[in-house]
Amino acid sequence: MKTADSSSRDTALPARAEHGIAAFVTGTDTEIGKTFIASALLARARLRGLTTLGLKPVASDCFENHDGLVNADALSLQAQCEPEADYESINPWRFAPAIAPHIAARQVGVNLEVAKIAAHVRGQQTSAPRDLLLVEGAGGWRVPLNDDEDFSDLAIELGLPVILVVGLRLGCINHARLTLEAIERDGLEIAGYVINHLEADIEVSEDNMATLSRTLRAPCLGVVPWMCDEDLSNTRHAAERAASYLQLPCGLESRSVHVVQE
Ligand SMILES: Nc1ncnc2c1ncn2[C@@H]1O[C@H](COP(=O)(O)OP(=O)(O)OP(=O)(O)O)[C@@H](O)[C@H]1O
Ligand SMILES: C[C@H](N)[C@H](N)CCCCCC(=O)O
Ligand SMILES: [Mg+2]
Repeated sequence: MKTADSSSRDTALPARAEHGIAAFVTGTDTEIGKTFIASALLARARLRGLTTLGLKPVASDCFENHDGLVNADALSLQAQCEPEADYESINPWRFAPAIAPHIAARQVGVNLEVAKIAAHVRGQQTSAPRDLLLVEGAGGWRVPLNDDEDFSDLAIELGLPVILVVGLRLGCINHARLTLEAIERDGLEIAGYVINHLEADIEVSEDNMATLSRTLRAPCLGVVPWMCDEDLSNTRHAAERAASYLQLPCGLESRSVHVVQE
C-alpha cells in the first residue's frame, strides 16, 4: 500500500516526473560526501515512487570481489537504482589504485576520453530512462580525465545541471565559492548545493552555514548532519536517513509524492 506525504494515506500511484531529470554531482573536494549525498538523493527519489539511476562512470580506488574490480561509490549508487541496474553500466571505467583517475588510467595504458564517457551516459539515458539520473564525478570540479580534458568537460559535454556537495569543514567556504564560480563560468546551471557535515560538530558551524547561504547564489537542497558509525553500517538505511534532510533538484520534489511500501 502506498501513502501520500504528510502521513495522509492514499492508494493512488505517485505522480511521475513528466520528464526525467539528470544532474552531475561534484564536490568541494574528494572524500566530502558526494557519494553519500548522491545516494541519499536517489533514495529520496526512490521512496517517492520515482525511478532512479546513479552512475560513477570513472572510478579509481577499486577492489576485487566476485564480479571482478568494483568500487564502493558505484556499489552505493547501485543500491539506490530503481529498477536495478547492472554494475558494468554504472561503472564501466575502473582502476585499482586510490589515486587521481587520469593517473590510474595512464598506468594501465587507458586514455579516458570525454566523448566516450559522454556516449556511455547518453546510452544509459536512452536505454534505461529514469526520473532521476545522477552522474558522480571524482574529487572536485577540475579533476582531470586526461591531459586535455577534465570531469567538468564531461558535465559540459552532457549539458547537465550541477549539484555541489559542500563538505562542511574549515576551508570549505573558499572551495565552495570558487567551485560555483567555475561552474557558472563554464556555462552550466547550478541545480543546487548540499551542506554535508563531516564531523559531529564543527566550531561556529551556524556562522559557517550562514556565510555559505549568503555567498552561494543557488538553491540549498539540504543540510545533512554527521551520522554516527551505527547509522552507516547499513548503507541503504544511512542513505534513506540522510534523504529526509534533502529536497530533490530541478522541480522533481514537487512532481513526486512520498510513497510508503507496506
Ligand atoms: N554526513 C555524513 N555522516 C557520516 N559519514 C559521512 C557523511 N558524509 C560522508 N560520510 C563518510 O565520509 C566518507 C567520504 O564520503 P564519500 O565517499 O561520499 O565522499 P566522496 O566525496 O564521494 O569521495 P570521492 O571523491 O572519493 O568520490 C565515507 O566513508 C562516507 O560514508
Ligand atoms: C581516490 C579518491 N578517493 C577519488 N576517487 C579521486 C580523487 C582525485 C583527486 C585529484 C586531485 O584533485 O588531486
Ligand atoms: Mg564518491
